Amino acid sequence: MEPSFKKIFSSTYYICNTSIYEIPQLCRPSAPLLTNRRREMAAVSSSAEYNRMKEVKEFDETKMGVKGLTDSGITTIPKFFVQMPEVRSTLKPCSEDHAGIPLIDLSRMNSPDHRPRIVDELREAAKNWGFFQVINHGVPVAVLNKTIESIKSFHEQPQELKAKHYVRTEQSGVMYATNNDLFRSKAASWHDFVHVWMSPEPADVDQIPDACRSEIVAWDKEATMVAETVAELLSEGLGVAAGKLREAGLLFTKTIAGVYYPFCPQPDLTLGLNHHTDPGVLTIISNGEYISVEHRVLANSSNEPRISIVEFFNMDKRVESCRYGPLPELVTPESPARYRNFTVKEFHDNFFSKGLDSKSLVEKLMV
Ligand SMILES: O=C(O)CCC(=O)C(=O)O
Ligand SMILES: [Fe+2]
Repeated sequence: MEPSFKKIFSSTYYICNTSIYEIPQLCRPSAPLLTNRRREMAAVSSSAEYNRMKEVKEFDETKMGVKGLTDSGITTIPKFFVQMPEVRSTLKPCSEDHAGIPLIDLSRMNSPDHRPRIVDELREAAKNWGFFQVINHGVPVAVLNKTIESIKSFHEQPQELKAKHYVRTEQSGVMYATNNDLFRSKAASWHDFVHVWMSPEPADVDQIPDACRSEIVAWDKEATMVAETVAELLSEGLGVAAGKLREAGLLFTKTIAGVYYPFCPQPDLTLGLNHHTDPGVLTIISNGEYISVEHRVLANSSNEPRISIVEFFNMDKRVESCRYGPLPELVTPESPARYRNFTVKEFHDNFFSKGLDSKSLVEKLMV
């Protein structure tokens, strides 16, 4: 099976195993997800919240990640993983048709006869889905397989070796933990992760865990090349110069996430990853032309762990006063700015207060 990339709007590239058959685990929601209003209405009472937080804190993720829970042989999941019924999914990992996700074949992108069609397909996918899968991207299968294996090895080593990388607040270096939003979400989801920051201040090579060091470095090189290609095609799709989105800083910050979804004994009660839209500025920079898909991962019902390697490409988040907004080329009297300019600080404050949901953030920035 051909290795595959998926892309979610904000120049975020995903690799889910080497098989496209795994991709449907990350499905378009069939039922409407919670709106903010409904979320507020469904907010748990403060005493229930207190009990939940107590339970979360008692779960010492340095001693035992979600994988440790699975390994302990539990047959019922701790309460703080149980999602509200509206959030749970009735979807099952689906079959080969991978839910009709647009497939973009890059093999002939350097041919002047084919490039315009590829640009059109990409634009339509980014416009209508905010999500697509890229094939024939040129990343060697061996690099893909080795990276996946190395992330698996990282998560499958003794807990004390992983715990050396445990942090909760880090925005650089390496971070191993269970659920990025563990203390913010209404319910936890069934995964552990390791993050490695690659740019602008890359983690010291020695800081990267032994189990995946050389693979992460090789992976970053390959994924960056694909990201640059896709950013060029997306720029062309907007009718601006090929280098425009890159110049606008879209690929500036790079973080690799190696996510581990162990078997979950009650997959219908929780999720592998809570629903969210990825943080990025492509929707705003494209003046609303490219959208962001809301997505979530089903809890893994198979005995085989699911490994997912994600590389996030984002704007420069260090300079809090730095301003972003629609590309000036796209703003005309006929097509006025749909979003106002905003600072990185504003982006962060809102993104995190919205529970990792860039969709409501983007709505907030509308003119
Ligand atoms: O594991 C996956 O396939 C998706 C992960 C994801 O959506 C994320 O890390 O933002
Ligand atoms: Fe995501």
